[in-house]
Amino acid sequence: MSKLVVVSNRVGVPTRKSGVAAGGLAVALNDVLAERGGLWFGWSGKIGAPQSEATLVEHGKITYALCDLSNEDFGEYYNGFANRTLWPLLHYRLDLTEFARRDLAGYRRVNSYFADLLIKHIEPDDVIWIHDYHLIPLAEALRARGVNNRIGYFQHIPWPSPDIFLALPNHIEIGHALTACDLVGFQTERDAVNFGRYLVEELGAFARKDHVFSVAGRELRTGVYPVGIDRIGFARMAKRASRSRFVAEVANSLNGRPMLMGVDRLDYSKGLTQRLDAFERMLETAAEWRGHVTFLQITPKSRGDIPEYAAMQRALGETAGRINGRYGEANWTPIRYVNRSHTRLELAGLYRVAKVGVVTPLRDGMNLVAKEFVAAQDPEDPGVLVISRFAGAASVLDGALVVNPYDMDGTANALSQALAMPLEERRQRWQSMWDRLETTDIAGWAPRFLAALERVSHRRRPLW
Ligand SMILES: O=P(O)(O)OC[C@H]1O[C@H](O[C@H]2O[C@H](CO)[C@@H](O)[C@H](O)[C@H]2O)[C@H](O)[C@@H](O)[C@@H]1O
Ligand SMILES: O=c1ccn([C@@H]2O[C@H](COP(=O)(O)OP(=O)(O)O)[C@@H](O)[C@H]2O)c(=O)[nH]1
Repeated sequence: MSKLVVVSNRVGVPTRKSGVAAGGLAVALNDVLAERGGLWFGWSGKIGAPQSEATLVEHGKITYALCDLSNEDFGEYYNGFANRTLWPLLHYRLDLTEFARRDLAGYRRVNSYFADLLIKHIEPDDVIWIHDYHLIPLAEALRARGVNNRIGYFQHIPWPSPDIFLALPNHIEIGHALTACDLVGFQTERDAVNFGRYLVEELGAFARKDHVFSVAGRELRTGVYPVGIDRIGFARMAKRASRSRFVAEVANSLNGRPMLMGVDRLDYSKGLTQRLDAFERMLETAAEWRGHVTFLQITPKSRGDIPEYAAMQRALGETAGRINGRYGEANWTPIRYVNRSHTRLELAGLYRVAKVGVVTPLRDGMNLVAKEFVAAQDPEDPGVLVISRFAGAASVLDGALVVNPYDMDGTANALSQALAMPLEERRQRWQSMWDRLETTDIAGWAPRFLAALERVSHRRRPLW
């Protein structure tokens, strides 16, 4: 019988203490695989000697197949080409994009290593679903080893316009590698259109119809599959969590002040310093909120070995300190800046206590926190979501206040408007977002992608 083989760099093996690791990809894939079962292959998260066999761990219906990375691989593949070249480039940050041939070689080496280990677990009818920018060359590496299974790839982060992508010195090598897939999925129509333009303009693909291309003698399909959450499950979790001691203590500590809340990995793509600057601007211009509002920013550390991330951590700490120093009083601190991760259960309860959810990335593939915030609200007295127009989730969450995170005054005004919004308007906006969440529920995400992959005609898939 055919099985689903999911491959991603980050694998969300649940731990007893904190559940699944912070990060939307692990959260989303765990929801998918917990339901239908299958093999989940990827990095163990550990540094160790290269393995000749993946380590297998069984958990519920999922078999995790994990492998360690050597120090060199971790440096060149994960910290290097994936997170210092592709991550900033694909998030439109040419100013932060570093390119080193050595990192590219490490990136290709790890993809070949994954292919060598993975191939031992693949049977002829299996469907292979590769996730994210760490593994762009993997389908090509599998084809080179004779794998003729259906292969899909999903890009969790944005795909920029060709103008940006062309800045990558070896863009053809990377872009072309995806043509070894049968289906390439994106979070938004904009990402899919950008990739389609690249195929046609740079790889000489022929667009046979919308989202169907002939390229390198094969058929390649693209599609839009926005990642969602289990809205009913999350809403239940939030209701339950709001009765927990932890959440009650946080709520009591607010002394009746409304809470604004942000939850983001510590990443420059999340627009965190700009967000705190906008909050400061609100305190400056809407003086009635001084002393009467609390901003909780939960920001677990992420990719801490990369210099840009360490710099970001310093900058954010300084910004929070400056604002607290400027506006804080003996009995009131404007910003509570927390640098460690929380379980999704804790977050769910906190979202429900918050009056305003603040999700203002400079660029984000989707952003599951925005969706979780909406699902966690009390329908009778819901909070307001303020979202960046540059988050994929903004295209779904139509009841949010949409801001340009580069516009400090505009964002400050939106925060103030959200805090003051009358109940009836809050209910209407929330209802509309809750309804929209259904259309992208996580339960439908994988079936939609996999059904499209299934429809790829065998006749049009010549042997690689
Ligand atoms: O694995 P890390 O380096 O610790 O980073 C965590 C994950 O960050 C990114 O998540 C993205 O996927 C989310 C779900 O589709 C999406 O909502 C979000 O906008 C993306 O940024 C990254 O894409 C993952 O590969 C990482 O595991
Ligand atoms: O301390 C934390 C912070 C975040 N998350 C989860 O990590 C995911 C973050 O996904 P998102 O798409 O918002 O951003 P990413 O980190 O993937 O870029 C969400 O499900 C959060 O609930 C978590 O479990 N604990």
